[in-house]
Amino acid sequence: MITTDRMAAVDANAAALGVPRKQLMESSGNAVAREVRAAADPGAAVALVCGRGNNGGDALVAARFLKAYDATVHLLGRPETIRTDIARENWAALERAEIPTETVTDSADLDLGGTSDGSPDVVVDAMLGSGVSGGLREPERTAAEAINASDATVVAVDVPSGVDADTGHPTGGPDSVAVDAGGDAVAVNADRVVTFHDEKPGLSALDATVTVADIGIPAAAERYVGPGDLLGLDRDPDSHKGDNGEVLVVGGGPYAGAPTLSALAALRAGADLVRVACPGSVASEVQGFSPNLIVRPLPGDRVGPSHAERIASLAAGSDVVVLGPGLGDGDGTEAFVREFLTGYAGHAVVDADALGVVPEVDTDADLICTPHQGELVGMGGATAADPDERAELVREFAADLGHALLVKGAVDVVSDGDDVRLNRTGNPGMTVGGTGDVLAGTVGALAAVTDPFRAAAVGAYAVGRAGDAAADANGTGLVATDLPDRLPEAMRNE
Ligand SMILES: NC(=O)C1=CN([C@@H]2O[C@H](COP(=O)(O)OP(=O)(O)OC[C@H]3O[C@@H](n4cnc5c(N)ncnc54)[C@H](O)[C@@H]3O)[C@@H](O)[C@H]2O)[C@@H](O)CC1
Ligand SMILES: [K+]
Repeated sequence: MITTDRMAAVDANAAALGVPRKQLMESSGNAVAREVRAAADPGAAVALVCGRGNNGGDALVAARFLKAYDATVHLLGRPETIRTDIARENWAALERAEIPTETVTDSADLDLGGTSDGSPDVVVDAMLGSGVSGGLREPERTAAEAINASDATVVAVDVPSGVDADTGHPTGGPDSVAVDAGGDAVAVNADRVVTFHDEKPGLSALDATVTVADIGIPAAAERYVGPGDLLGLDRDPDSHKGDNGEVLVVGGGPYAGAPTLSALAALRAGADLVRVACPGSVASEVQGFSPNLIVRPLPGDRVGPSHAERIASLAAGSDVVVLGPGLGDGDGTEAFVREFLTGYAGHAVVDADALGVVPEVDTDADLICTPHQGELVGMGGATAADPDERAELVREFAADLGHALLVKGAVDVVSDGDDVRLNRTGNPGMTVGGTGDVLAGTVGALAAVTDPFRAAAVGAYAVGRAGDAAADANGTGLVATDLPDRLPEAMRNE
């Protein structure tokens, strides 16, 4: 089962793996033709009704695979307005190949052709797929009514046009129906749906036969975090200060650099405001690193249980707490972490010396734990040499803990106890001190704007990518301070 957003991510990841969308479209078109063959014998009249996006493009490809049929392509709109290069290229290929095409500029004129009673044997609905937004507009709306009125077997490409693949309901929902002077929501009523790569949540509710076609998307496009996973994290242009994340880093004492690295990474990963709660003994040192940081000094030279209340009140004003960088393993550290987490019900990234408390603490918080393999074992988890086996062990341990895990390694493993994703960006130069602090801060910033699993997966990917850029510049001489400034580039979805 795959949602529309996840499908877009996987599709972009496939392209990054060297399987571009045009290649996938060739497979999709082939699968559509196979579905037509299953629905009607050679010689049957087939009307392919195509929109101007890639859903239409799939049917433009299918037309080349239907030589044994009396097939006609109906393009809804002028060819110059086809919206994607790959669909346009497939349209041009049809024209040059002299495959019958018709352009329909007024859908009231749409003539599906076919037998004497006015219906073809098969209509392929390739008007709109996963790119639909809102209720059907013209010319697709009238065309959908014409398709529904015909006696033909209707084969929908990917999803019936006007149906939301995630819910099975008409797109746009009640609001779009209300603003639409035409009245009730319109969607194509399909007999068969040929959908791509995986089942879609909304299709099982339809009264249609659903076929899932393998279009050659590699399993790695789902398994490994890729540039597609960055899609949809863009900032709302109307957002205000604080809307894009307020992060509280709690750490420092024996160290001043670690909380600073986390905080700077959180800022570069997109957080609006980052506060650092650290012992007064290191507060001015932390502040001295950057005027972008808001430092909240705590009395003394170590964070301890006496600070739990103050930190809880700072945490209440933040979206995410990053707990652990540079806290050290002094006597009071564990007691503080235990006390804080017991009373906390928000989101937190837990790293370094704070990790040991997680398995035994009773908390309502949603945690993302970022251990390396040694720390994972220290927490009671297990590891293995075989990556698949390791992934399964991490998933099971995350399920036991009830928290998300990001287990660092040459290949990082991320799980929320349900899904598992692997990350293979990064390089051996990143074993240098401080990169884990950068990762914790990055994940913290992301956890303010997306779910814990995705925050961990994207954070691992982005920090690894920043590390790869730093290694290009500095080789194995890279240092952790090379990473934060490279995060914005690493988080571009290309
Ligand atoms: N992995 C993938 O994502 C793949 C996708 N493919 C096909 O590509 C499709 C998605 O293509 P696109 O993203 O180009 O999107 P669509 O072809 O679904 O829609 C494209 C355009 O329709 C217009 N539109 C949106 N809502 C509308 C409405 N309510 N009324 C009228 N017009 C509307 C918009 O201008 C939009 O750009 C999939 O459904 C599938 O058929 C396949 O070719 C191969 C792989
Ligand atoms: K469709």
